[in-house]
Amino acid sequence: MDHDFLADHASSGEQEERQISRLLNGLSIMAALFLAGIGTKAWYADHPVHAWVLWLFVVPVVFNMVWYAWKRDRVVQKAGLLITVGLLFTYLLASGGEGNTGPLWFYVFPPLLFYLTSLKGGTAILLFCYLLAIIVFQFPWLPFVTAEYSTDFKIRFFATLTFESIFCFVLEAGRLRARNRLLALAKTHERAARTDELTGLANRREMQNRLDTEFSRFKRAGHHFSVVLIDLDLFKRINDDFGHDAGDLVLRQFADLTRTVVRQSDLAARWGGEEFLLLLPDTTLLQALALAERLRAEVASTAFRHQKQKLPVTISAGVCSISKADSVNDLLKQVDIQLYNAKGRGRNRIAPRVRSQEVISPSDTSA
Ligand SMILES: Nc1nc2c(ncn2[C@@H]2O[C@H](COP(=O)(O)OP(=O)(O)OP(=O)(O)O)[C@@H](O)[C@H]2O)c(=O)[nH]1
Repeated sequence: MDHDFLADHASSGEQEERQISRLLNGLSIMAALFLAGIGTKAWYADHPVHAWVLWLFVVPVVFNMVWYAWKRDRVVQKAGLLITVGLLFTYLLASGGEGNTGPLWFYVFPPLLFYLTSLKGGTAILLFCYLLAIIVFQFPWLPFVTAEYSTDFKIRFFATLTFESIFCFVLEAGRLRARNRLLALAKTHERAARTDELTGLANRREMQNRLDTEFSRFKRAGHHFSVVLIDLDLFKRINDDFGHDAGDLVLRQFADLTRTVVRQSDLAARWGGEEFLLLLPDTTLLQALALAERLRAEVASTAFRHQKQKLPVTISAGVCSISKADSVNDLLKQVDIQLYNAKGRGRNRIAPRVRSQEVISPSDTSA
């Protein structure tokens, strides 16, 4: 069951990653157009160096998009865009862009960073950017630093950027918290929808799904499977004589015992009130009969107790292999007939009857 949840979880994570990639592609196209446009404007404003630098930045942006379209590597796509944008913003900060408006582009960075990386990673990269900004502001004589900013501008730049960064951090942390809570809630609901509340085994719906899946596998690839339908004998008497709580306790204890007998790949479900169904993939009729017999013997020799009173618990079971049926419905009908036979023969037994596993007729053993 958890495997299915993990698969769903993985697929929703995959969906989110695909969405991020689409967003990055959109942003890359916008960035390339902006760079080309603003570069052209700078060219006509007689800032040829600035224009050429902006046009040059179009190259890594487009290259990153083409690389992603070819390789589909999302990590490289994210890293490529972040590095390009980081370098571009550092250049804009150092050169001042047009009319010293370059640092304004820095405000794009915090939301993008937190969205594309983790909270920790985003904070680390942001701190590094702060360091770069401080270096550019404090050491205007460094090579490539051509812009000079007033002290008022620097103070306001850092103050507003810090506010923005904190808001982005808090919003992203809230988004992640809500997302994780939603996933946990989905997990709980999913489990509840597939599980029997009293015993913790799979419920009828889950079993029906698995039966259909196994039947398709059988039709497609010839993988045989068997089922065991189990009924607790004279269960009404336990309820009547010892109370409903005692009955519930027996159902739970029987479920626990079943879990110890079946394999990981098998599925045990509560089929109805005091009826249980086992689905045994890749199991012949003979093997299924052996398992049912082992479970019957285990139940018969286990002391079921309620408030120190010993409860008389035995089971009857019918067994059937898919090789004897045309459909899931037919299989369920046949296994029900076998259970009826086991009951009819005096309970605390398995049907079809076998004297010993070796003596099963050839038709019975062909799974
Ligand atoms: N305690 C408890 N009892 C349940 C639950 N679900 C079904 N039952 C009881 O299971 C009993 C089933 O009784 P019957 O169908 O007459 O069968 P039986 O007494 O087991 O007799 P045989 O099947 O012929 O051996 C009923 O008394 C139901 O009330 C449950 O969740 N808890």
